[in-house]
Amino acid sequence: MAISEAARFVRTVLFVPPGVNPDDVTDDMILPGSNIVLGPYAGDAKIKDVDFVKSSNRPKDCPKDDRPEFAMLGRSNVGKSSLINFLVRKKEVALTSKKPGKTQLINHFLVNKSWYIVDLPGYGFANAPESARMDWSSFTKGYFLNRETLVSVLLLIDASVPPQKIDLDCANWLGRNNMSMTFVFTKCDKMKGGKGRRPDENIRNFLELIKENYRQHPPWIMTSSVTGLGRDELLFHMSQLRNYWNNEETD
Ligand SMILES: Nc1nc2c(ncn2[C@@H]2O[C@H](COP(=O)(O)OP(=O)(O)OP(=O)(O)O)[C@@H](O)[C@H]2O)c(=O)[nH]1
Ligand SMILES: [Mg+2]
Repeated sequence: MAISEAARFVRTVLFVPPGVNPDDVTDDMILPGSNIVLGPYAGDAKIKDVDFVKSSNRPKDCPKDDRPEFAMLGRSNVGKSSLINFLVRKKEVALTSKKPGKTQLINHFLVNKSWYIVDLPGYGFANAPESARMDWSSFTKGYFLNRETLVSVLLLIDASVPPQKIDLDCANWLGRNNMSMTFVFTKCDKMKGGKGRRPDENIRNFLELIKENYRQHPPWIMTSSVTGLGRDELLFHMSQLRNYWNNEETD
């Protein structure tokens, strides 16, 4: 039987989470501003409290317990630290700056005493101070490849600029290493960036460029830490990945 246009759309464009049969997906299950289908594992998405735990300068110094975690990865200045503050609704939980290279260590934040958000140093910013142009390859890659409690990497992509080679390289590296990842497009409020295109066009172009490397599109979502766009949706998405992960761990 020929696969219908709609079924092909569900299978190739949407992110269908564990617990959902692609044939059962309906429009109202798709989170706005994303390709993410909400499934039965979603829940407990509210953030009640957040505590800074520690900064580590080597992957092996990171907290050693079995709590699931999400890592924020992306170019310097893409808005990783801002996204953390936006998710937890506190201004200065993670320190942000107009100058790239602000975050230089692996910072663990404990949410609701049960899971971690991890702020990482940014990669590839030519104008960063010398000290910030660290060797991403050994430092951050070591963390990714050895962190068993990592549920998903949130790869942040600045939607106010056209696709950048370094982000595509990073997405492909994560893909090749079978890392679970979510593309989080940031700065979607910058509708009229001086140079270039609008966020939705930049996002479409980015997704088109990575498409051939994935059989199923990784989940992606639009956010703005200025307007609050995508906050609840991203938290729901993280909850379904986390709850599924917890479930697998205890089986
Ligand atoms: N317009 C707009 N600006 C943003 C948004 N998110 C972050 N910014 C700004 O971008 C700059 C960098 O933000 P950070 O959160 O410090 O970026 P980072 O990725 O943590 O940077 P490093 O720690 O240097 O790797 C700051 O000036 C933020 O105010 C957004 O959604 N919209
Ligand atoms: Mg930062």
